[in-house]
Amino acid sequence: MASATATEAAICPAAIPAAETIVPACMFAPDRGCAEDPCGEEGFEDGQGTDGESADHLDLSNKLVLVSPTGEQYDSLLRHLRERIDEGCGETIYVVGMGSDGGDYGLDEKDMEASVATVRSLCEQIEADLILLRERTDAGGKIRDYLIRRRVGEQDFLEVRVAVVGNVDAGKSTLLGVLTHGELDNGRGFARQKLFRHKHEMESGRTSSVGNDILGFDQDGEVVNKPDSHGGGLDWTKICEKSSKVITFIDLAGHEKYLKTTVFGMTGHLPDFCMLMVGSNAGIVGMTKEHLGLALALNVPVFVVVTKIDMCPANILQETLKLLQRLLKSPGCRKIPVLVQNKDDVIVTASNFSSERMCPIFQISNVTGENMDLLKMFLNLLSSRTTFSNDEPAEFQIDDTYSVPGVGTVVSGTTLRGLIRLNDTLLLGPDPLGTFIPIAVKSIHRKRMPVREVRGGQTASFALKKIKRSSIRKGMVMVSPKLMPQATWEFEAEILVLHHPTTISPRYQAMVHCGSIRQTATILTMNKDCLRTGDKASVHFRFIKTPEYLHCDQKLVFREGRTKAVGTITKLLQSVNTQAAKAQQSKTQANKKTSKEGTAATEEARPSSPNTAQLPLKSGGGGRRRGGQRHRGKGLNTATISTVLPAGAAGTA
Ligand SMILES: Nc1nc2c(ncn2[C@@H]2O[C@H](COP(=O)(O)OP(=O)(O)OP(=O)(O)O)[C@@H](O)[C@H]2O)c(=O)[nH]1
Repeated sequence: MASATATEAAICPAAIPAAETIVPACMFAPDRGCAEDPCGEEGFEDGQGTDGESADHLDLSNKLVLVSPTGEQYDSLLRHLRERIDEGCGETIYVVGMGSDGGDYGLDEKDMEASVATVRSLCEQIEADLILLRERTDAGGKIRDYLIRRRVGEQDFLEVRVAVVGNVDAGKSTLLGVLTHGELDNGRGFARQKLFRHKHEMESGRTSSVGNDILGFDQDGEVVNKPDSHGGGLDWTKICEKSSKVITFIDLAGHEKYLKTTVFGMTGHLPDFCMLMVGSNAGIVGMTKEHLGLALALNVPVFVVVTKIDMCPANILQETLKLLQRLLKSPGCRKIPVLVQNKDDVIVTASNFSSERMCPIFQISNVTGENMDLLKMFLNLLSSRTTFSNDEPAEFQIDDTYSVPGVGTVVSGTTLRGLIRLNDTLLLGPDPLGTFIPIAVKSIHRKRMPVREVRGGQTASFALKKIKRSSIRKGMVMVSPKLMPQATWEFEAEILVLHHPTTISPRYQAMVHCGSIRQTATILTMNKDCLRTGDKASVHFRFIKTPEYLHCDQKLVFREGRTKAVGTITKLLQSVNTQAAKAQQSKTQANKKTSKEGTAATEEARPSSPNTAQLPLKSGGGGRRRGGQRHRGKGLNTATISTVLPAGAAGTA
């Protein structure tokens, strides 16, 4: 069945009123030409490379500038291209033949050849590949769009993480099977068989765990995945070695009962983008809105893939697209849906995706393969959203732990910033007492491939020396000692209640998801008496089990059953350092000897938390045996004395 045309889908921006005006993808096409006005105001402001020359002298806004640039123009073009590559985490889309000086677009054959030679030479300077994406003709001649991607070493590749969400049966696992194994589905679950990880998933056809699958693209933008012909498995090392870009799909469960896993996948695996899958015949049902809301709350750009267009009657497909468009444009989403129907639309949507409110919509069939090429091209053009700087101290969040025979304890997770090298010593923690211990990195794997280092934005697993798996839990971090990390029991967050059947008031407990942290927290106080669906408030939380390593401005999801709230951490109420906590513990124990009212002593030590007297005090610090002695100050822990840290002070002394 043919996909719907733009006219049928009538997709328009939220700002344009009901008249369902069509917004073609080209609305987002760059209106600036080659190198996006490479030496525009920005270029001159810093004064570099201009040597005091006037801006006119180095005007690079004409479409002919690449034909035969002067030495200075060339240097300026190079500098600007380098900046764009850095901003794009190793790649950028470059248009040749379009100026920004108001002249007509397009170059004749000779000028195009000369311009491309210049771009090729610029690429050589920065060790990047030039890949032609499309050629079109305008009044003045040809215009070409190129993908410029920095070359990476044999063991390196650009990495983009895509979370895959959508209701049960939307075709998530099937699409991943088709993309990563290169074989179409039969409509009865053939393609998804390769991805299921648990026996019960095989039997029920439902995904329950967070799964990872990879799709590699080589320098020419071709898919490199070649499933092993015997077992059907993928050789990750081979894929990574041949790829210049690897997309990691975080396949999240569609069923409501696995929502906890889905939320963990969205917060803990740091996706760059979210692929929301919708079955064209079923429409916007079940968890679709829930998953979309989650992505929006976490500020993850969303694109939609409508599946099963091979088996869906035209009127139903239209209905689904209409509802989807209405949902995306609704005040809660404020997205601009754009139907992707050809390669031009792919280039335009991919180049504007992270910065715009745009939401590309693909219509595909896993059975016939219709429009699969457009989706693959789009995936190849997506750039990571995590910029990396060598100078930042390293930070790695742990989302899983393993015990590998012959290797020992292995942790997997995402490098949030900085650079981690083999044999580096990092601080691992916090433990239940809020302490961090030095730990050496024995070996590093990226996508099952041994490497010597990992950078911000990359996922990895580390084998660790001299530590038991049981002393590491999800949500812990490994950070550079320079950060002098501190653990936090209590924090403040601005939250928005997305749904609650009645009212939320102090002492309410629910699960906080924040990065890879997943722990129950109690509301101690808030700046409103109670909260209902749709309410916003500033809320003071306290973890119930162990302190965690947090940052201000981190996004969080707060949920319990059907109750859901999202928010941002605004203030850390930092526990005092471990030494002080220990001293406080000894003092309390001494007090207890002279007073039978042990509980009074405990409450006395909690001046900053008026409501905590009624709270269960199940901290890791309390109730532990230390030095062979039963710890008598049960309930007293490192968080009992709180000091407020200003926003941004996380992780510093
Ligand atoms: N005809 C047709 N069938 C499809 C298509 N995509 C998926 N299917 C079928 O739809 C069924 C459900 O697909 P799944 O991939 O298991 O759905 P899911 O979204 O991963 O479901 P959960 O893992 O439970 O969340 C399977 O039987 C697939 O064969 C498609 O494009 N066309």
